[in-house]
Amino acid sequence: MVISVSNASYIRSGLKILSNIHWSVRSGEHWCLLGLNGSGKTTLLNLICGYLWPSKGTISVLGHRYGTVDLRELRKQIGWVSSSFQERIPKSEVAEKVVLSGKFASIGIYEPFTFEDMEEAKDLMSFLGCRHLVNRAFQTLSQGEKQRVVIARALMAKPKLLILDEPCTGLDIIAREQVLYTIEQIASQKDMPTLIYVTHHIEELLPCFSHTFLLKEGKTFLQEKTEHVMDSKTLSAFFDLPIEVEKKHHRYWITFESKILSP
Ligand SMILES: Nc1ncnc2c1ncn2[C@@H]1O[C@H](COP(=O)(O)OP(=O)(O)OP(=O)(O)O)[C@@H](O)[C@H]1O
Repeated sequence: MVISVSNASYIRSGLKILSNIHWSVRSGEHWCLLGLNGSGKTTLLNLICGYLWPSKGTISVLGHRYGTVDLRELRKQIGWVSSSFQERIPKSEVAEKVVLSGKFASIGIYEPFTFEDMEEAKDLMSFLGCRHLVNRAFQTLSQGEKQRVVIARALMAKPKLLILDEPCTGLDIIAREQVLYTIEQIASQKDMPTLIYVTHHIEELLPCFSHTFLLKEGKTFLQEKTEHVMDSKTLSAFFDLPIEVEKKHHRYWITFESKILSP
């Protein structure tokens, strides 16, 4: 079992941010975690990575139950790609070093590295379509280029679980499709990590996401195989909107009348 969340709740300031969450992610599955703003996605990820402790319930990741394991060691096997991480990368750090630093789970490189490590970083950059950026200062890259570099960085650590936290935020449609293509490529390779992809956007659900977790107001709305989640009735109930879902080019697209949302 990659993730096992059992009856987990998280309460702060008297507010139940997560309520009685059960979630099992098995090896070979890739999940999309979908929820509106404030539904509790980040809180759940923080519980899974051991940065927050549940008020109730238990969490096991990669077969280790939290409370009985050295979290710093376990976290080396979990990659978490998020926009807040990007902001911590020093302005002048070149892209290749950003990727290489993933091996040491550090920001900057303070340990000796080998020629093979550098070759591995470059190979990962080729795989993610960003090899041409090796010598560019990270802060001069476009948002789409940055995303591909930080995903390469996460893979450098050879994680068993990779969390992609809204990786397409702020990307134009072309950059978004390039990042999504990259993610589909990762999922199709052998020996790649289990993916948890977090988003607000249905159209980002790639064919590789075998399962979808709909989180609504801190509660499980539905956890199912993606093909069983993506229908008009289910998503209309989830978003509280009359939504139509259409499958095109192996992806799901939603439409609704915008006047329904007029204030
Ligand atoms: N420490 C805290 N104290 C009080 N409320 C909190 C705390 N942490 C989170 N919340 C609240 O819990 C709810 C869920 O927050 P969370 O950031 O997990 O949602 P999210 O689904 O990740 O949202 P978004 O998509 O906007 O990033 C929000 O209403 C937030 O204000």
